[in-house]
Amino acid sequence: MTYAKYSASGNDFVIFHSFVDRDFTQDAIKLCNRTEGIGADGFVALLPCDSANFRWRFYNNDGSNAAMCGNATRAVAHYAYNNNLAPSKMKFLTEAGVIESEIISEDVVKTQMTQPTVLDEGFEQEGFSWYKIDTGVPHLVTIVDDLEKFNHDLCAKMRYEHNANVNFAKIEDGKIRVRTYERGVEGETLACGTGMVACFLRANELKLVGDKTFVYPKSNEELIISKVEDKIYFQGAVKRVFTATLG
Ligand SMILES: N[C@H](CCC[C@H](N)C(=O)O)C(=O)O
Repeated sequence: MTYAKYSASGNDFVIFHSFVDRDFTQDAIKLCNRTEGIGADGFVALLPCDSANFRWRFYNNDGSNAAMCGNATRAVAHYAYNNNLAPSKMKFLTEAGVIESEIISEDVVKTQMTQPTVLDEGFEQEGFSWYKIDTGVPHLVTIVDDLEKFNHDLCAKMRYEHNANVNFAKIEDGKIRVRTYERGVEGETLACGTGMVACFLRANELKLVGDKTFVYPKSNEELIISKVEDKIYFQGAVKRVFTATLG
């Protein structure tokens, strides 16, 4: 079987396509393992679909399932286009609904994200003010003046107590810097797309950023998030790092 290793702003994935649908949990755990596998934050299987260009099964590094993954939508779109599985403007089915992605240039992909749902307008805990929103998967957001306040153990506690990814955001000159602790990776990732969108929506609601701005995750790669009427777009570069054919 041939697998592609992708990096989407540092959030990395093992991607392949199959005509046979099945449970890929064990494949995900084995291939995402960073010492004995290819190593990645997530695993995506592309499968045939009658109502869209394809559908996907997404798994976190630990084999857990997630409805959506913003960075994986960009990597998967690049994979599908370059493997002649979809045109440059494509639609694919995820557990969070139909996702539309577009190849903007050779390595830049733009995704229309799902409609968000605010889950909690605000609460105080552990000395921080939190906002909870579903941007395809659930996220906690706190806006801070220093990203060094991001703490693994605090994030783990909040992750398990609220069953959500945990984001610390700092606003600098109308741009956003984000650090994210991800469910299913159980640690900080170099980027989290739905997390960056969650932070953008909170900052935009508080009028700390405009309707279009640059967002920088832990990897410091530059992404663009914009809101046009009620649609939210997430744009940035992806890289196919290598392909591996495993027996
Ligand atoms: N770990 C997340 C799913 C992947 C989200 C992230 N990698 C993104 O780019 O949106 C969860 O289980 O809720």
